[in-house]
Amino acid sequence: MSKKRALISVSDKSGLVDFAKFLEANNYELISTGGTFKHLKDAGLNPIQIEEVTDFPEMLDGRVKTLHPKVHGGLLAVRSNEEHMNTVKQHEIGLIDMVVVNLYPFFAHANTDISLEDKVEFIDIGGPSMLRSGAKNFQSVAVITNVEDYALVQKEMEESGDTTLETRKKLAGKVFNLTSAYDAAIAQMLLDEDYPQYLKASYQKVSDLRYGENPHQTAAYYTSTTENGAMKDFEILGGKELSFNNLRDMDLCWKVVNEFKEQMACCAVKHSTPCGVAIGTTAVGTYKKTFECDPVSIFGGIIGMNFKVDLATAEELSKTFLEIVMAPNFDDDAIEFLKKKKNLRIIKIKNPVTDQQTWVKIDGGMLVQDNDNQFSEDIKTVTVAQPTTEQEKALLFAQRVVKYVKSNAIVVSNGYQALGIGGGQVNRIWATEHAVERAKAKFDGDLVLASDAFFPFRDVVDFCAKEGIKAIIQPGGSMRDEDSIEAANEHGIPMMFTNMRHFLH
Ligand SMILES: NC(=O)c1ncn([C@@H]2O[C@H](COP(=O)(O)O)[C@@H](O)[C@H]2O)c1NC=O
Repeated sequence: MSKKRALISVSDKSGLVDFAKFLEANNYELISTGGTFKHLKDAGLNPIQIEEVTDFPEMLDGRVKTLHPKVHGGLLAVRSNEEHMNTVKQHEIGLIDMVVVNLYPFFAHANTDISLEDKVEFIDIGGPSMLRSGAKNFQSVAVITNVEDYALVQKEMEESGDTTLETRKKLAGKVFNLTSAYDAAIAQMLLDEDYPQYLKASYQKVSDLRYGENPHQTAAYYTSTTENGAMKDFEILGGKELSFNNLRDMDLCWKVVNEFKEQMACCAVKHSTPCGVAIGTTAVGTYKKTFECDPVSIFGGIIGMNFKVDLATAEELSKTFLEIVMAPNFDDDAIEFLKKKKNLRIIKIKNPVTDQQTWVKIDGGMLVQDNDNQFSEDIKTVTVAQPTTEQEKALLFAQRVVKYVKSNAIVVSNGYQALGIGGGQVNRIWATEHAVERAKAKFDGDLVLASDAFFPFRDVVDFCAKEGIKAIIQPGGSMRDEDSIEAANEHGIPMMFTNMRHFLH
């Protein structure tokens, strides 16, 4: 029986020797490139060098090793096509039945500090070319690009003597799945366009999730192959696995505290909505202020902090049932204490970066936009009454918080503590009523109010006056701005305009 041929050229050499031994024992001749050849030879195998096949040396610092008709002809020739078979015979091209290739580790180097020149050297050309040639010809060629698939192929060959067409097709699909992500990552590096002709999407699966938003929905978690980000690079210090909803809530929670980079900030999230936000001067004090906003809703929620969690804060956190506590750091005794709560996920954020874009999947399409990572620098008082310095600080805090509440969104605060958060309402007055009612239920001092978008009518201002709200901030821009300003002047309430809307849908 004439031997089959497998071309092996891998960067990640783990698990290879056993698989290569299996192939050799099963009537395969192994062809391999420089480093792979040496690796196999050292392990006692008998590969032949690629040069023997191409009759050309590996050249140009390894840029050209396998890019040769003797390789690609052997991979691409259609076995059932007489003309193809005559052609390969005429040119003394031997058929290749299997390709085992994994690529130069471009993903791992794309977002490092090395020079562009060095990154370019991690772009694999010969590997993807062989993979694509073999994959196109999956009718006859098996293409293995993932170390984890060695076992699958071996098992199938043991059971039925060869790989099945179905498996070869699946493996070919995996090739194009990989090369498209690989190329997208390269495009990310080279093409400095925010909205290029094709989306530069390169994401790798981290894990399947138990389910999606609901138990009847399937789900998986992917992270960028190249970019860093808070929701990619975190460490689970304790607790059970994360769910789809957990990850989404964590993302929002981290974005909120990251809004206040210069201060100690804490945020409580429930169902993708903040239900408490505060900035403060001590860890435990900041958490307590956050908790006070809504001690009911935070039950089973998430707490995120942009500061180190100490034991006193951990003790306070443990007084309520939480799903997740996340922070950039924890004191050792705080971790030990929190770990006593078996199911509590303790998340250490390692990379506080947030993305530059938001992608929203719609049926048959994707909407891509710049993140709402700005804050107005054009804020002015539009009423006769001027806010006090303290009121102005409170208004700006509330305005930063309201960015993260679903529209229509209203945040009522007392200084640097949100006390009433009204969001996700289909009109502004309901959001206002809700936020004011929540805040007044627990606090009878001076309150200020922020809105994510303009007031279409004067009703919000009139309501604020009735409820004793002391100052208002909103973007302005309504056709009826004058009505709201007139109302604020009538009631003597200072009102500021930011000229920047913060819808969040
Ligand atoms: N230039 C080529 O013709 C070429 N052929 C295979 N490679 C890659 O070289 C690597 C293996 O190299 P080595 O066997 O020398 O360790 C693999 O990741 C493979 O994808 C190539 N390298 C880059 O393009």
